[in-house]
Amino acid sequence: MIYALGPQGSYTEKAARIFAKLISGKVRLLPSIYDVFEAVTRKNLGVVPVENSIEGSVTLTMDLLLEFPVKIFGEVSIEIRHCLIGYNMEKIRKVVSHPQALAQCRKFIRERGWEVESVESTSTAVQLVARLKREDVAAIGPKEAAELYGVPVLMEDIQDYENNKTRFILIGHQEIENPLRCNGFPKKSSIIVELKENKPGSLYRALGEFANRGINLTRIESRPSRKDLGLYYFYIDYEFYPRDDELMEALRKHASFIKHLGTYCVIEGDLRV
Ligand SMILES: O=C(O)C(=O)C[C@]1(C(=O)O)C=C[C@@H](O)C=C1
Repeated sequence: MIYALGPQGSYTEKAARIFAKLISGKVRLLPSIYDVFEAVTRKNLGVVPVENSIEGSVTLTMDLLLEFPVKIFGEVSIEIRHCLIGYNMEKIRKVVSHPQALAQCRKFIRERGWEVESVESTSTAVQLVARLKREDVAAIGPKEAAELYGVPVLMEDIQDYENNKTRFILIGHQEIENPLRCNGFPKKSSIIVELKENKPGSLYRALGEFANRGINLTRIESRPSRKDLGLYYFYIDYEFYPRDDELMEALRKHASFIKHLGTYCVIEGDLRV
């Protein structure tokens, strides 16, 4: 079973259906990213958003990747085209959506002086607007959700930048085998590192291990360690390197903690399902 952030009509559902097609799996939708991680610890698969091209990291996903015993099994990116979904353009006073979606339309909302309210997903927002049936409350979300819940689309493509994409990952319990075959798709790896020392050049020297081997980093992010201000976990994604064990051995000289999240394929191409 593949659990994903729902309810029906979410962008995450679209991503989950791409993975489901590749591994002949069934999709079940849950109300929050947290619920998906919990379902994955019961030896299931899950699909969650991880990064957006406008707004950056989905921080809850980043933090739960550290906390839960999970691995990344695959990745897919989807074009995000937000719609304004509601009943009356002139009467709107408040918009509801997932915080990532609200942030991706920040300028659009600000120019109109609307209030914002966060909910667990874009499709939850559309469901809420359908239930409330109030002219002063609209949702930001996918067209599919508007059609599904029978709420009119008032405007399309309202994101602040035209090119809006979100990366989603297929995750699984650490103890299960990755069901996804790469079949020519490019591969990459993800790790979380905590440095041994907080000294000039500590991060530089750790990153030197990648540079010396000619490994291309595709992303580096930091998240607070929650031990003290100024202490971080570094999340590093890099293109496939065949001698990964040797690389980890070298990194251990610089790191007090390393969590290897997996080597997995990046699904590309025609993403329609
Ligand atoms: O899947 C959804 O519909 C969500 O609400 C989540 C989410 C996200 O967290 O990034 C997914 C894609 C968009 O970037 C906006 C929101």
